[in-house]
Amino acid sequence: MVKALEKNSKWQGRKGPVVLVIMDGVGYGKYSEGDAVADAHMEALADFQKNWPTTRLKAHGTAVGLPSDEDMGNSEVGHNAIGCGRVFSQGAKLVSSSLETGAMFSGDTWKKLVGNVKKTGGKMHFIGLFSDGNVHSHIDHLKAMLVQAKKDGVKSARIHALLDGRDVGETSALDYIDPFEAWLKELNADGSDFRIASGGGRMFITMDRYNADWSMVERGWNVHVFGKGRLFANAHEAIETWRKEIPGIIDQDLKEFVIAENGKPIGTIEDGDSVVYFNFRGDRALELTAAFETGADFDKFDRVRVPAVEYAGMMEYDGDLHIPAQYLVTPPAIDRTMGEYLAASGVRTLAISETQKYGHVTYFFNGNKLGKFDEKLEDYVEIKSDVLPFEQRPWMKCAEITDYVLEAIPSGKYDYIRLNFPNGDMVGHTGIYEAVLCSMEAMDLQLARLKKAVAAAGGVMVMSADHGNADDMFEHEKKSGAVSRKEDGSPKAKTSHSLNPVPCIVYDPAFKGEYKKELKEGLGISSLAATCIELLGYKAPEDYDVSVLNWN
Ligand SMILES: O=C(O)[C@H](O)COP(=O)(O)O
Ligand SMILES: [Mn+2]
Ligand SMILES: [Mn+2]
Repeated sequence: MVKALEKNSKWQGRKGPVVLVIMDGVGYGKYSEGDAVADAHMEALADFQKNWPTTRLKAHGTAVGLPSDEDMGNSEVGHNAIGCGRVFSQGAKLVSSSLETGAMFSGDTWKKLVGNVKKTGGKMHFIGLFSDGNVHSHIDHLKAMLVQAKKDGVKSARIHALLDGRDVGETSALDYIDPFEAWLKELNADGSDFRIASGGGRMFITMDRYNADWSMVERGWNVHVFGKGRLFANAHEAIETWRKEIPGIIDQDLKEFVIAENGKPIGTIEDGDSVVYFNFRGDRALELTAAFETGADFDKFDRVRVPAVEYAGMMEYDGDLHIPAQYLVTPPAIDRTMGEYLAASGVRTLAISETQKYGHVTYFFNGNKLGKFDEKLEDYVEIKSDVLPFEQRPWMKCAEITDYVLEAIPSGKYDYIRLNFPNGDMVGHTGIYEAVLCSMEAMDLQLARLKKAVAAAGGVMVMSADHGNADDMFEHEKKSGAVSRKEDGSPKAKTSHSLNPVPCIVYDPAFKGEYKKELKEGLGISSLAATCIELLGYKAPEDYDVSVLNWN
């Protein structure tokens, strides 16, 4: 347990609460075309930026603990950095180095998984996101594990490939599948039997999060475990067939496929098999993990039969509840988060978002810890998300989130409120430009509503983001920077996050010159923790990254 924060003797904070608004996926675009943040009519945001202290914060690459500055930011590393005020080496980096040093393979878990199938004669299964997005997984990690499994004497392995199109190009699945099949062929040249067995789009099967739609996990369970789904000879054929039958479908939504020979699925999961979920990020891995690990009291769907397998995750997805029971790489030891300090200091907190981002402002924000630090001081509120394609409801629940906060601000119940508006990110991932514009404008209306309430209560509002997305909605040619176009001349949509910096605006209507109007430049989003702590009238822990405020 951390100690209470030291009070700032010179400044006790404002009368009203500090409200931290995380505009998920809202950055400063680099290109004039495809920047839906700039293109949307956002009067409130523009007004804040014009009239209140504003700076840009880094939200990608090494600034958030990713291996390189080629890595786009994401919600996990972004909210971790905002919530813990420092930068930790993140999953992507830790897994890669564990593979480079060989630490993963000398660990007990790997040995147990391999030893199990060698003893039973069963298969080793690898389920996970099949791309090099480096947000939830990396295909190179999978390949390294397959090479090692073969070296260690595993005869038969099955890959269950969740097609991406969300962290990578929206129709790039074959760019991963085809070379991988060729690579597998070589790996199998001397008689081993490693094959893709099943899969489907990541937003159709398996990778649900935050209990938003368990039917996705049920579909994935049936496909991976029982081989129940449409049968194909290989993954390439499956992808091409679905694309032909459902014109315009993008990879994340592709339907399921089961690879079969003589009408029989080649990779069902049976007693005595070993299973690795090779995603290192937890939010979308927790539900399938629960399906494998929970006993008879599992009530999310009828599992029909639970195979007795050795199951491991790439990482420990929840360090407090120890989920999964076995894992291959130890996650970053994120400690002394802002939430823990604030609870120790008696700060009354509200954290709120809708389902799709609820875990972001709680679990990710608290360093991948489920649950609260202090039941009495903290309220966590989830507004239920719609279960439908977000381009159909691009406003999402930003108004409902705001409604709740508008009651919370004047209630006097909270010193600190953090909220996440998912619009820029969740609608950004659809790749549908008109919908993203609408999502941004809907969010802007809410910023205006919050502004009034914060001013009336004498509070402060800090607006920022965890990474970009809506600011970069078209693919661009690497060299020329020109918009990439489809055959019909229309822009190629970009569904993934951007590498762009994000805004940081301090709206402080009771400002009397206590700090300079010019905020610090060149910082990362990890500086938001110290910023909020200082605005609450405390001194930030010494090793936290500095706040954006230049105190007088
Ligand atoms: O899981 C997702 O939806 C994407 O891979 C990343 O988006 P997020 O990091 O914003 O959640
Ligand atoms: Mn995000
Ligand atoms: Mn996202």
